[in-house]
Amino acid sequence: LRSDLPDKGLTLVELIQELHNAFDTDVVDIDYVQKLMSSYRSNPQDWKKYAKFDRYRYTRNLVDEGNGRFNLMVLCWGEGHGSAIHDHADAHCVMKILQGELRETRYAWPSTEYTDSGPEDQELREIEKNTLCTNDVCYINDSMGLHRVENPSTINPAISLHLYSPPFSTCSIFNQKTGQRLPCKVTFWSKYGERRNREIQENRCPE
Ligand SMILES: O=C(O)CCSS
Ligand SMILES: [Fe+2]
Repeated sequence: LRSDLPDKGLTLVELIQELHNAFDTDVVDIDYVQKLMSSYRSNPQDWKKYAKFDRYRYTRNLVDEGNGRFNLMVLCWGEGHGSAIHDHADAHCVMKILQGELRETRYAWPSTEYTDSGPEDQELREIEKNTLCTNDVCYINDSMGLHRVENPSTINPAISLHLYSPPFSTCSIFNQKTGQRLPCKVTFWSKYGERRNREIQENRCPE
């Protein structure tokens, strides 16, 4: 970390500024980005304006577009909400828990590429399960495998901060039983803390 960072820790606004600085180079040091995300201590005063929940599925709320170099977003997971098994579209993914806990299950890529189910179906192999607690940071990219992220709690919501670089609007989701891969357009429930009516009809990915 830069030696002159305030030792009282960063606010979210300061974290975003430091992330912009870290990405203002030809090649990003993703280890340093993870250190920055770890150095931020979650403070609801910083992010509550982005924390919008949907009753039926987790929401993606854009915080910053990182000069086109990264997307930073707050994800809000109601009780029992979870993502599909997905890849990260050849991007870096750094995820930090802001509130509650999330469970991450990592899978190996299907050994063969199927886009439609058929006799070659093959169940995805689970690699590991991780429980992430408030302020924990985890990193994944496609070379490490696929994962599903879910809020295991039946009584507590969970909130996480995600950085993707490069930004992407489509990733792949996978059927756990068959290994079948489908494209999935990812959308935002809100942007910069605002939600406009036209976005309410936004189409969603299949679970
Ligand atoms: O961006 C998404 O919707 C997947 C959250 S787990 S990295
Ligand atoms: Fe992910």
